Amino acid sequence: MKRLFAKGHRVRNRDKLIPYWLATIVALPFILFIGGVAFGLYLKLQNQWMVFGIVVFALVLISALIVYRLYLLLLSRNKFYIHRYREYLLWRFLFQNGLYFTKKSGGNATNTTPRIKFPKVYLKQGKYTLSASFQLEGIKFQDRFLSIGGQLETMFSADMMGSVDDKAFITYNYAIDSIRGRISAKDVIATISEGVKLSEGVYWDFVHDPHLLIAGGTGGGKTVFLRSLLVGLLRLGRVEILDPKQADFVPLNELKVLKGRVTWETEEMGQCLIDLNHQMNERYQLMRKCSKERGEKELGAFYKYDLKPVFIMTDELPSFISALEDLPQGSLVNYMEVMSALKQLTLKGRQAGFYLVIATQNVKADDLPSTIKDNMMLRITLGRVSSYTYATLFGEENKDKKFKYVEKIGANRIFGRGYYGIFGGPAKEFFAPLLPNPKVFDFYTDFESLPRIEEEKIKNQVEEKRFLQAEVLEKLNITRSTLKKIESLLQDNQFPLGGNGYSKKELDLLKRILLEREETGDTLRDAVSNVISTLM
Ligand SMILES: Nc1ncnc2c1ncn2[C@@H]1O[C@H](COP(=O)(O)OP(=O)(O)OP(=O)(O)O)[C@@H](O)[C@H]1O
Repeated sequence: MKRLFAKGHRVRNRDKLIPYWLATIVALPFILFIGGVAFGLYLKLQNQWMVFGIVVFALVLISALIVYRLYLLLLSRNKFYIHRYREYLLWRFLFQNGLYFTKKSGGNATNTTPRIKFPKVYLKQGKYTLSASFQLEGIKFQDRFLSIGGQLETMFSADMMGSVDDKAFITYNYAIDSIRGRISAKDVIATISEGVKLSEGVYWDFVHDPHLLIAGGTGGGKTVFLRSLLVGLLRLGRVEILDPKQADFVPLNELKVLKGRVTWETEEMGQCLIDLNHQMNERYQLMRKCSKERGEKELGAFYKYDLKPVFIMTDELPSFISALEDLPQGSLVNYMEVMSALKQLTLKGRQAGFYLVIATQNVKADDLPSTIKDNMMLRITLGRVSSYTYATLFGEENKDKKFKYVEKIGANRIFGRGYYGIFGGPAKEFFAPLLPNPKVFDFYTDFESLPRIEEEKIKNQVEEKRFLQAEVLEKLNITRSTLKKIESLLQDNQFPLGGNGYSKKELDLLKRILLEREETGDTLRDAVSNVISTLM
């Protein structure tokens, strides 16, 4: 039985009657009521036709108004009515576009009206999805059916998710009623296995689709969305926030869970990215070491090693990048090294569990380097954005899609509406988690109670690389006897080197001593004591 209806409702010519019988269902109780009242009045008001007529007319008028309002309400709210009305829409679409066959009625010579017969077209409707299947098999409408998907998308106000061509039929799949799947910001949860829940059935599966790019016009709801993400992210991993606007996120630095993890000065933000890149590389070292110890061939992802994900959230990234370009010479960080760290995090972050969440206003041509843009797998727009932004975020795949800005639904202003799509996939309508009533929930209070997720102490766990003596001699371009002399001078100054090779720190110390000697022209002994004195 299930197989029989696998494709859903078949469109037939009798579907033209759907609006009539839907309206009749609504009107029926009123018709019966008016009939009953009229009959009662008729018995009571014998021969007073005038009064009888006025009362019945008034009743009919009021009932008609109620029926009409009720009918519209059911069409927008009731599942049965909505589904049947869509079936009618599909019938009307096929009919008005001449996508049907006509057959002469046989027998009666006086009846010349041709009979209408529709090709095999089916409509299947689920809670959040809808699919329409069209017969191909060489029928005369085949070519039109192969390109009908976009028109149906507009007709159903749905988002096309793709089509399946199984030779006999082409089936277009759509996402519908995304607003019904909207969740409250307080219900945003994040897990490694599913990702961050953004709406019913919509997840940011960061392990498989790393990095999130959000674009939104002013007042589009970016800040509210970023804070909603924090509800889930702060419970799952470590979050670092860069706030170049120095506005919405700065106060969060006071919270235990984010203390020292919110930066807003350009140099600090740059240093934060450089440090994070460093931490990511250290994490890779740790993972490699553990994997080797376990005798595994595949490195696998961070969660195999009980490591927590790290989310790097940046509001208004382009404004941070342009501030970096303007940094004066001699600043703590420079543009090149910060951008290189950012690119590394984007390219290598997935496996180590470092994920970027980048928010920006409209995307402009040279706003974001393409290495970064092309590796942000989930893209979301919120509110009103330019057509260039849609094209950049959702690409060729969605070039025929009619993106629209919706300001109101009914009488209600809509906030946080936009589109989401995995890079290279179809874009779908999206409703960001709804801001809860501040009397019931506020972000700051929620975050206040959260425990802090500490950085793993990688430094102690990873075996530090040690350089062999030959490597040191080559790197510093000195003789063995000079090296021995420096070592013994260091020993005299209570600064013995570790033995068993040389650490990176020790190598740097040796470099500084040689540099000091070169710059001051002092003896090696003086150079050693000068450098040591700066370390005390
Ligand atoms: N998801 C939402 N649910 C309910 N209201 C929202 C939502 N998103 C935004 N709003 C409303 O819209 C207002 C503006 O949102 P928000 O501050 O997030 O915009 P924005 O994109 O960050 O703007 P800007 O770029 O100018 O800072 C909020 O104060 C809130 O009233």
